[in-house]
Amino acid sequence: MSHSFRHWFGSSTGHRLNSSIRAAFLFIVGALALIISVNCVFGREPLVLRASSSHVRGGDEGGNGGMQMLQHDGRQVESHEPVLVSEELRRTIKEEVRAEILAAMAEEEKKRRQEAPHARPGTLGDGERTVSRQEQLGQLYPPTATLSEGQRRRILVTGGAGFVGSHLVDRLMAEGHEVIVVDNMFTGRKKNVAHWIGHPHFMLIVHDVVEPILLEVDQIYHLACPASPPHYQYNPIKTIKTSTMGTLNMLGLAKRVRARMLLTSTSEVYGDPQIHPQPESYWGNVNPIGPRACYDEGKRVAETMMYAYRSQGGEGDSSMEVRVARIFNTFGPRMHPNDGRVVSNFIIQALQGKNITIYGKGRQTRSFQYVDDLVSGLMKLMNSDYELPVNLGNPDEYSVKDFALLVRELVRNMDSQIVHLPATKDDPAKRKPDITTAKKELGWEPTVSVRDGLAKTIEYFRKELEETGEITPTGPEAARPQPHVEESKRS
Ligand SMILES: O=C(O)[C@H]1O[C@H](OP(=O)(O)OP(=O)(O)OC[C@H]2O[C@@H](n3ccc(=O)[nH]c3=O)[C@H](O)[C@@H]2O)[C@H](O)[C@@H](O)[C@@H]1O
Repeated sequence: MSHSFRHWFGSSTGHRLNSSIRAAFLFIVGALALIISVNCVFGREPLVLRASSSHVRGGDEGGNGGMQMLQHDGRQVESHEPVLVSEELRRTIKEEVRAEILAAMAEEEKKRRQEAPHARPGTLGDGERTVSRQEQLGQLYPPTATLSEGQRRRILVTGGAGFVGSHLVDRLMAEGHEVIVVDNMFTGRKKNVAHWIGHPHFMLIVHDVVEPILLEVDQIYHLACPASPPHYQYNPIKTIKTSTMGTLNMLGLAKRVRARMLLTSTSEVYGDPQIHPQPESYWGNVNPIGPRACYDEGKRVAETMMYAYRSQGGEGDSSMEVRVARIFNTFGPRMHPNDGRVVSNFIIQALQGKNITIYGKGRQTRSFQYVDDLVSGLMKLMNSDYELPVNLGNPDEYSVKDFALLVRELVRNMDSQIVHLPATKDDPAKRKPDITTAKKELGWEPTVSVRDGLAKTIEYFRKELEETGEITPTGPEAARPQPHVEESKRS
């Protein structure tokens, strides 16, 4: 005991006075201790982890309003209240992640030391500099931006190994987000996303959206569905299931994790339109029992489900955030060589000097947009506040006959003859988007001309042909997309 302490509490002089002072002092110390501990436990601003964090998610698939959360130890817990996670727990989680990263780095350095025991850290035995993990990633993968934890999102792209999906994945990855691709590989191709495989921000899951899947994500771009007429008519029941059950499954997931969900709908919801160009307010003219109905009606009901979930899915600020893009004819590199749509067919035919096959008289019109423009539109729509359907297309309209002549001119192969085959049933006579809404609400409009886009697409197909030899374009009859000649040789 120190002298001063004894002076106040241990001396015998003035004992009664000292004991009163001691009692008062102890009371004050006790009260102070109580106030401090209460403040420590309750006084601090608690941290509420919401959907933007990958640790805690709200909502559920069945719609009972409960919450499913992933605990720190990885177990799922049920609660009806938001979880308050203390600063301490958050720090512990971060520390553990950091410790794991440091352990992995130490392990890597240990291996390097074993291989070159006298090397200085960051060098090889012969003095040559080793490359950091970041530099290695830069060499192995296309460049990606670095986002802060708060800015980086975990984004699911269904159909992400397909033509449009893979371009979207490239842009999201380049922006620095984490991307999960879910694809059943019916029309998707691994080679479309092969350049990301192994990247720490990228994951490919081979899965059919007709079956539910549980993931933790912040945004969902729901593209999964065969889009070319011969492909979606190949197995119409499966196309209907993909549009309906697939979309329901994704909506259930979006609701459970409170993710914003974007559906890629189609200009085919307008059917064979009686209004030209088509604004979003037009209700369409679809034959509900025709050969295109599996896709057209499938997408129409998918849109219906999006808005039913939005209005019924939650209450107050927990209502679902949905976005719907109505995509008009899109083309570009990575179209499947057996896609069967007009752009790929005409280019492949012209490149090989084969007949260019027009279905019907060729007076029907389409308006073509380059895939990069579409991807910009999709991302703008996802990140906008606009909730109603938006047309995304290039109003540059061509008759199919004029389009065939343009492709032949750009390919510069006059050996190709233009031939006419019977028209396909319910083929829309004209199609052109009214993009007033996209311009006004998203500040979006196409920037790539059809000619420039075609030049890039022709180069892509030229290379595909060099790699694979002959390609026989898919005809109007429904046919399963064939694997690449090269791919089938390899497997
Ligand atoms: O992009 C759209 O808005 C939608 O329309 C397309 O359907 P469609 O316009 O019929 O697409 P294509 O198969 O490329 O046909 C376009 C036109 O070219 C004709 N065509 C197609 C292929 C061919 O070899 N020859 C030919 O004349 C078709 O009969 C049709 O009139 C696709 O079904 C969808 O992917 C998409 O949602």
